[in-house]
Amino acid sequence: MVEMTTWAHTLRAVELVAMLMRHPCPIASASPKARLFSTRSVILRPPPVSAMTTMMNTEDHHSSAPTHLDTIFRMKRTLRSRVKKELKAMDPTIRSLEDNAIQNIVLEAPWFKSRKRLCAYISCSALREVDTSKVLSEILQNSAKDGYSQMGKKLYVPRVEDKNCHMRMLNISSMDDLIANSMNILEPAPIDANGNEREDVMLANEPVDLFLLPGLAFDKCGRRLGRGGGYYDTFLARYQQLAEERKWKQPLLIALSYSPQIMDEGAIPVTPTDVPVDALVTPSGVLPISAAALERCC
Ligand SMILES: Nc1nc2c(c(=O)[nH]1)N(C=O)[C@@H](CNc1ccc(C(=O)N[C@@H](CCC(=O)O)C(=O)O)cc1)CN2
Ligand SMILES: Nc1ncnc2c1ncn2[C@@H]1O[C@H](COP(=O)(O)OP(=O)(O)OP(=O)(O)O)[C@@H](O)[C@H]1O
Repeated sequence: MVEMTTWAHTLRAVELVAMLMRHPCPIASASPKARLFSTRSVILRPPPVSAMTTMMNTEDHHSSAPTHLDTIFRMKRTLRSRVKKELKAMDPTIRSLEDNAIQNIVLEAPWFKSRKRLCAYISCSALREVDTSKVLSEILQNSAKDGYSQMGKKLYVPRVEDKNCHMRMLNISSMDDLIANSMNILEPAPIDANGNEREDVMLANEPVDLFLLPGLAFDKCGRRLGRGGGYYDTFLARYQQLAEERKWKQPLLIALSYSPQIMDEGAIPVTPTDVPVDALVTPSGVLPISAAALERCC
């Protein structure tokens, strides 16, 4: 209800949404450095979530924001079903070639080899996600081989806690640590085999350097379309805030994408809470997008 928010919030959010609608990809024609700047400044400074929620539900006739947001969510749903159909129709041989190409690119990349603390998703083939099994086993071998987790890599993977966009990233040391959840995605139990609480990345004393992200579609200016749960956007916003508070370097956000998932610049509709990615790994190579990626991925 509109009384619950202030006009300042409402106006700021309306302006943001209107700007996003007027300039579907504000960073499309800018230089790479300017691109990051505009992506971050437009997308990463959302109005308070309470204001956004209020706007989405409001019946206020003076504000056109709900219509805009509804339009964006409808556009997202349409794009999700289109991409899901394309992924289902993908030739399994090509998919498998792309899985290998993408994972080999990751495994050979200096930005992957040098990273010690990573968050990655456990791919689900039924959801037609880019396979991460080779990358994960490399990370886990690397951490086990050294005997000391401080010297090898450390891996955190998602665990959905509730349907309210709440996901944690918990440390695992073996694929045996995983069990299928109600969505049939493998995830860690909160307690390990020795009865100890798994380390939650939000409570760890050291920063994560790299996130390998899933998604349904990505565009060439770093916009990411997820499955609509808001889990990753919520988690990434919280993690970026934590990194800022602790004066840690922000982690690189890298999404893995099959060819049909790559869209032209500006093709993905976004709301102010969508967190852009720094780079894409595609079957034909890495596409660095942000200034951080251009610095660290090339
Ligand atoms: N491998 C993997 N793990 C992940 C995610 C992910 O996208 N991939 N998540 C990222 O958030 C979280 C789980 N969120 C999920 C959200 C939706 C669906 C899902 O199956 N969606 C169906 C549609 C369901 C519906 O519309 O009712 C689908 O996409 O077909 C799965 C996981 C955490 N773990
Ligand atoms: N930082 C956030 N805080 C609170 N709610 C959020 C945040 N980010 C996204 N949401 C909410 O989550 C819901 C789904 O958002 P959206 O459609 O952008 O998800 P998605 O990007 O497809 O999913 P995901 O982030 O899990 O990959 C929306 O209602 C959105 O407002």
